Amino acid sequence: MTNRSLDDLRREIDEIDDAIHDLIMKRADVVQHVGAAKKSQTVLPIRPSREAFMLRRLSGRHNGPFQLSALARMWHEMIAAFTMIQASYKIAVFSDTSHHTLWDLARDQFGSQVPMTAFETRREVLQQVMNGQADVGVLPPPEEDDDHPWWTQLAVPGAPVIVQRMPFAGVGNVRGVPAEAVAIARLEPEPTGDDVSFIVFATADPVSRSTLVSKMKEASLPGVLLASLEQNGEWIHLAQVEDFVASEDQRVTKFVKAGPAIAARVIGAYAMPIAGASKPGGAEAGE
Ligand SMILES: O=C(O)C(=O)C[C@]1(C(=O)O)C=C[C@@H](O)C=C1
Repeated sequence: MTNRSLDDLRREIDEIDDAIHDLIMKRADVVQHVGAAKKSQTVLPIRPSREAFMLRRLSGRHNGPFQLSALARMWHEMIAAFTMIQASYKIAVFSDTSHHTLWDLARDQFGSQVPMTAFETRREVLQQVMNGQADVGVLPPPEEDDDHPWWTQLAVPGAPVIVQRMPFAGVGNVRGVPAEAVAIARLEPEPTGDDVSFIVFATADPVSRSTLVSKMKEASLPGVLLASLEQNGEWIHLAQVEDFVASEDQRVTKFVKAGPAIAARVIGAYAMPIAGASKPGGAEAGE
């Protein structure tokens, strides 16, 4: 136990706050240069892979009693505010009566200051991003035997792709049942060393799950088949691959060449969240 007075301790806290505040203002200055350095690239300044690297790195060096998930939330709020220095952008969130959690997840990820609108259908969120009215859409992740296969809409050239999974570092006091979400945007995902990717592909006829999974494996695309459905006389399948798969990945070409897939499109990838970040003391990644 310390024998320093409360006044003395509070003085030290004020000094620490000044140092943190100075660094935030200094960081804002650096981010303005980052924005300028990126000008030739896409307009949307969000870089989910860079954020994943940053949070994994901080998680790795974190120790002491301060909760890692609280630290991560502070960083998300900060990064969002720094992102807004570079360009303005809008978020569309799917949030019907049983999906309030997604609003909270989106706010935790993209910060409290970015313009964010809730939509009661997945279709509206998709349309917002497709039409450029929103830059990022937040939707429930594709699921096994999905009743709402919104992901089929991403299988066309020029469509947005899945770029992020949330929560990335611990859940929090979200409303409703803890849930997860994905973000879609017109961004090119980048590998982070621990990623999951999604591929939509078509076959002319129904094909068993096990056949398709082994065909994927033969093309070095290890993963699972999440859903298959009939659409316009073809079968459309959604595969989740436990690896980073780029949009022009040769393995996908090889997979289609081998059949029975007749066409395939990578519809995005995200960095795997940090496991156990909500536990006191930090994440498994940092232990
Ligand atoms: O590194 C970048 O590209 C940045 O724009 C900087 C920054 C940050 O504040 O650290 C902001 C937004 C990106 O999503 C990632 C990181």
